[in-house]
Amino acid sequence: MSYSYPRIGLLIDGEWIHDRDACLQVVNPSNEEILADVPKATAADLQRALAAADRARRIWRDTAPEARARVLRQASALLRERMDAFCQTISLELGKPLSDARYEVERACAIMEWDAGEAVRLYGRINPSAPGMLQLVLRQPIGPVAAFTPWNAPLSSPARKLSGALAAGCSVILKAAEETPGAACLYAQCLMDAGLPSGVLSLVFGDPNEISEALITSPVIRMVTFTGSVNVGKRLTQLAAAQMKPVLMELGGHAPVLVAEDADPVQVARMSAAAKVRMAGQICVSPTRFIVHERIYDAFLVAFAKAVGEVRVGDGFESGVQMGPVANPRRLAAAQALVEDARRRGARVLTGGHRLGEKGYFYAPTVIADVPREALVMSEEPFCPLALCVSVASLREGIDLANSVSVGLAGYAFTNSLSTAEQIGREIECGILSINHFGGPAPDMPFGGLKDSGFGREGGSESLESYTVTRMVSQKAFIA
Ligand SMILES: NC(=O)C1=CN([C@@H]2O[C@H](COP(=O)(O)OP(=O)(O)OC[C@H]3O[C@@H](n4cnc5c(N)ncnc54)[C@H](O)[C@@H]3O)[C@@H](O)[C@H]2O)C=CC1
Ligand SMILES: O=Cc1ccc(S(=O)(=O)O)cc1
Repeated sequence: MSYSYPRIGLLIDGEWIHDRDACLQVVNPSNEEILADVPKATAADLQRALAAADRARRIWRDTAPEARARVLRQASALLRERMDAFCQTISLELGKPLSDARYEVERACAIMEWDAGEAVRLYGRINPSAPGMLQLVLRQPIGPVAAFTPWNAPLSSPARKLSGALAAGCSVILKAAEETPGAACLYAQCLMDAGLPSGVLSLVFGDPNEISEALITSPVIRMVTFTGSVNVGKRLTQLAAAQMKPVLMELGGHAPVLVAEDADPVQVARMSAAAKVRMAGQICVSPTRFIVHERIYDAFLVAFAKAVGEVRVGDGFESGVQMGPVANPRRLAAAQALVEDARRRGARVLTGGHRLGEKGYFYAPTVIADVPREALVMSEEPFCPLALCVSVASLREGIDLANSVSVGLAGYAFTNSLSTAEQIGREIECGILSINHFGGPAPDMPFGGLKDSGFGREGGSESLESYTVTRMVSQKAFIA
């Protein structure tokens, strides 16, 4: 069966542009077939996108919040109507199993519907004052936003950033990932079809460094939002700081999974296998360091290696496939190098540890036991299906190990003890902690990290905060 992949274009001021040199070819990671050329925005294209965002800024700011919410709800309805096209596009460009792609589309819809609700709840306040004086605190759109999204969430990450910014009343220029541009193009079209005025949204692709430099240094842009690696996040933050512009940074993680001595090792191992192979480990909240109490460590390892070894890997379009390929040859090479380094330092590879097949970027889901603290993979985000297991003699040792990395995004813990759960909740340094499950934050909960994982939150009642400024207006009833 053949699936269609959308034509990739730049959307600037309401017009799709295709006739540009290619900056990249999109490759299907399951079979290495070329799907499309990605047009490269020129410097003039970026200036047009900036001019459009500047002009549309006032139009969208002055659109009633309920009307903005209607556009987001209508776009969400269109996503559901076009579900098959989205799922096929995401599976083609990223290799995700179709069921996971469907989950991503539903998540994007839920995020937009949540933000639509938040648009009409952007409350300010009236401060108490003497008669004849009105003191208002207003929350207003910050202005045009430059948004940068990664390849591992081709739809939900653009949806996250666009719906937050648009709900708050900001115009946006989105640079989505060149590696997975199809879902972003389909999504932009849904927003246009839902009635978003021309110029409020532009979508560009090209050289990431050139685009970020041009957008962030332009006086038109008032705020920068990025999801991606810590290194790039730090570079963009420095660029924005030099222009005195605020940023929202959702960066990498290295999530610990604390398994306390009172937890059932077999049950936790089975849940861990399913969570580890989600998106082939290429997600910032992926569970990575399994820190297990020594009394149940061996039982955990046996059950974990068995469950991970049984995972069905393959093309996301095949039924029953639980894990697709990694996204590109860089991730394959990174997986191999991290496994070799851990092996050299004395770790034991219990299952996986090698590439699968020669066509497509498939890597076997891998469990590594007794990983020394100094192995590279204990501090570098693997972003591939590697699970690292370590035994600890006490909860204290486990918490200290969990907190020993420079990032703090997601964390997980399993225990039947209330006091252990309470201590972990208080002491683990991460923005997102799930106890006795592997679920992440739904749209009504704040998503974001501590330390090098960035700052700012997406979702929850915090969702529109980054995209607004707080202003005060005091107004006397008469001229004194
Ligand atoms: N937190 C997350 O969601 C993501 C984290 N990563 C982390 O980054 C590591 C390396 O990933 P790679 O794709 O090899 O490298 P990378 O860091 O070069 O690229 C990651 C993403 O950032 C974008 N990017 C790169 N330079 C940029 C710039 N100057 N301005 C704006 N966007 C820019 C790219 O287009 C790409 O989509 C991964 O191992 C993982 O640890 C990567 C993608 C997503
Ligand atoms: O990998 C990090 C990541 C992926 C997706 C999202 S969301 O869908 O925008 O919530 C956030 C972070």
